Amino acid sequence: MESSPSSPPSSPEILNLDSIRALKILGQGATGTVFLAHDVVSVSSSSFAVKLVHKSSASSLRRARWEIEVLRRLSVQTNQNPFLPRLLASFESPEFFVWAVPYCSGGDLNVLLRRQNDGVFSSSVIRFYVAEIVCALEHLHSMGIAYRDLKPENILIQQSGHVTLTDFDLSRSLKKPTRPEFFQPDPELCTDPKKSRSFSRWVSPAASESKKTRSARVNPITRRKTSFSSGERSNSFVGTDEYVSPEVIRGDGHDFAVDWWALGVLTYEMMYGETPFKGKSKKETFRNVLVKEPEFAGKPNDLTDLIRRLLVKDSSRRLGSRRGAAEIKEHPFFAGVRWDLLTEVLRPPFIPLRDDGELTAGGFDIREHLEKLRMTVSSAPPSPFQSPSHVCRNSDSFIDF
Ligand SMILES: Nc1ncnc2c1ncn2[C@@H]1O[C@H](COP(=O)(O)OP(=O)(O)OP(=O)(O)O)[C@@H](O)[C@H]1O
Repeated sequence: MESSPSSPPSSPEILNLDSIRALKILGQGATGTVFLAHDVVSVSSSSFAVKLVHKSSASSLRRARWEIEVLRRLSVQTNQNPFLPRLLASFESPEFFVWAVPYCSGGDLNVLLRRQNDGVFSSSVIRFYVAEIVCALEHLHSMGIAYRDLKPENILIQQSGHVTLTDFDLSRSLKKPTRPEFFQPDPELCTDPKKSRSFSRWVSPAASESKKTRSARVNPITRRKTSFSSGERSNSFVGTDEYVSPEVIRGDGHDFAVDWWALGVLTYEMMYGETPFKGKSKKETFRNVLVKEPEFAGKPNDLTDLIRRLLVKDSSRRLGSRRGAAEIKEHPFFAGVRWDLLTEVLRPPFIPLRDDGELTAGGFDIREHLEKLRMTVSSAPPSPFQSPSHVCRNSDSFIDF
């Protein structure tokens, strides 16, 4: 079930827990546990990843439902993308959401980065990964979804060496960009002075008004704020401290440009091995995000220029804020990249050595694991989030998340 551009499309099925055995735990996030699993009935099937989320709180219920919904949309044959996962199957019990996605045997980009000698990637490796991530974000944005949790831990490496974004529970549906300037060439990257002059006409003052989001490096946090009138900007506060954008911290609303900010932080981290605004405390990190300019060691070059343009604090002036991914693709750092042939032409810099997906012997019963979890939860003191009425209220407001 390895995700690859050539994988045959399949519509999501009901996950049959009776025929599944979990081989190991792949990861544990704030809301769920991810297992490597295989189907013991289907001899032809290889391994896949199964995510299990307990419906212990209204927020985990809402987020799991939304993640499954995003995966479902990404599974529609005409909507599949080589750098985004698809839903293989799902199952819902009164206590759990369980769903299966293709297994990525190469681990995540954070682990890969830390494994490098200097903890950094070369420019060509950065170009490879950033190009694929830009395509994934472009696809999500074209579906009207802001990802809002870009960080190395959420970028998985497929067996083929290509990337897959994971973890969509903090993503949000926003209105698709409709501003005319989204379809114009970027005058700042253009040498024609006439075109550069005409640029000022396209920047609407309204575009500089922001609203907001955030997260913690390992445990993303969400804080729902007051309502927002249109889907074009979101007021929720989600993300990861070091990756959170200034407009999210300010709480004055955010749009798709939060993902381009996070791309700037990610690219910086791949280049220098650390994020640009990290402080000794959350408060200091946020202050740095708001006021500090990123520091670039060494001579300026196309890569530092790309990062600098992505890390513009005013979201309306940030690269990608006017014409989306097209602006980023046109940057000189990507000169010569064949965007339409990424999976065919560019050779991945790292190919996972061994495909754990081939290991299909043994394993443990996922139902037994669920039962153990259920017992643990039911023996725990009652949670204030577990009342049915609370769950109901929050599911009603799910669309507003
Ligand atoms: N398809 C997959 N293939 C391999 N490993 C995976 C896959 N999906 C998730 N993982 C592993 O499980 C970890 C947790 O997954 P995920 O981020 O989806 O869970 P989460 O509970 O939503 O996490 P978070 O706290 O970041 O929201 C990932 O960091 C990764 O290591």
